[in-house]
Amino acid sequence: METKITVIGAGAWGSTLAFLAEANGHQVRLWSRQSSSTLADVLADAEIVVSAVSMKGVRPVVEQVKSLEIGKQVIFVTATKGLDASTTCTPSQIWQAAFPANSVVVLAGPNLSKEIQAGLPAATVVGSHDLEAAKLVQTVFNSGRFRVYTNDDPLGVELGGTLKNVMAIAAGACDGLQLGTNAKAALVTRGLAEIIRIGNHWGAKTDTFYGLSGLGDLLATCNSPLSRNYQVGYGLAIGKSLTEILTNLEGTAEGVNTSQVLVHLANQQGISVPISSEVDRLLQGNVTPQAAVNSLMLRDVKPETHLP
Ligand SMILES: NC(=O)C1=CN([C@@H]2O[C@H](COP(=O)(O)OP(=O)(O)OC[C@H]3O[C@@H](n4cnc5c(N)ncnc54)[C@H](OP(=O)(O)O)[C@@H]3O)[C@@H](O)[C@H]2O)C=CC1
Ligand SMILES: O=C(CO)COP(=O)(O)O
Repeated sequence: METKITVIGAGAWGSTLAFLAEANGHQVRLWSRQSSSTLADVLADAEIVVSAVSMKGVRPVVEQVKSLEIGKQVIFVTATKGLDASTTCTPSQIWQAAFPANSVVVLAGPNLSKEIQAGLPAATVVGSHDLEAAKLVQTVFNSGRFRVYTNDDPLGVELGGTLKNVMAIAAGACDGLQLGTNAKAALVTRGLAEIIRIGNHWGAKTDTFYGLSGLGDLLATCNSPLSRNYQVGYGLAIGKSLTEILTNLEGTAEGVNTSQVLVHLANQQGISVPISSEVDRLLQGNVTPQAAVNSLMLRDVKPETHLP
């Protein structure tokens, strides 16, 4: 059955999601600030609204959509991986607060858009408290090249995709410093423990972080030079300045903002986030990449658990 879908955000990810839905025979309208059509025009009759704007665009877009007539049956799908700098809310929390009567579905997974655009197979997760809505979104995007799973822990799905960006910066730095495979494996494994610790504290399920949107996306972005977050860490480790890296970066590296918001919140709430803290210090220019490694290696010894 053909579904009417509007994708907001025509960057790398929004264009890819629009392409996937269109390839499945759906009627897709793609909108960005540069579009000649108005948001009101492209949202008229939409059954599913996909938001794939970067984090800084979420609030402005939500405010714009809120000013329009949107029926309660419309399903919102959010594909943004970030935390709001002013409120620390996740994108789905912002959408749900603005549209309390609508179903909100989170889409996240190991989905480097360039690989998907090149026709390579990938899998993702759609998480929602409304499983019927998640199943509809699953059928809209699922295909022989893009396998879609449902999940009933949207917060876990969203936090997996968001927090791994911080770890991808650390992994890029690890490779830029040529620290080797053992160091990278230790970083990714303890990075996952840190993500689970934060996620549990904020109400997400442990299991979700072992799935595609957690471990899956962590593996993809910590190992791929296609990841913009990885590129940030790599660039810093080889001596480039953050300004220089971001100026030349293709698209958005959400981990830069996420690190700051996350560390601020974790400190307030007493959650131990050693890797994220070093990433944040590195991004602020308060530590060198090598000193950050030393500081992680020289912490007090402890049992192996994701608990503090
Ligand atoms: N690329 C990828 O592989 C993947 C990305 N993601 C996530 O998707 C999100 C978008 O990433 P990506 O597409 O790569 O990023 P891009 O930088 O390519 O695109 C960002 C998009 O956000 C829009 N935007 C930014 N600010 C505003 C604003 N104030 N109002 C309206 N629109 C705005 C931009 O609009 P405009 O064009 O008008 O500037 C653009 O369409 C990120 O959160 C990212 O983490 C998730 C999975 C995969
Ligand atoms: O989230 C992504 C892949 O799943 C994209 O990662 P980057 O934003 O680091 O490029």
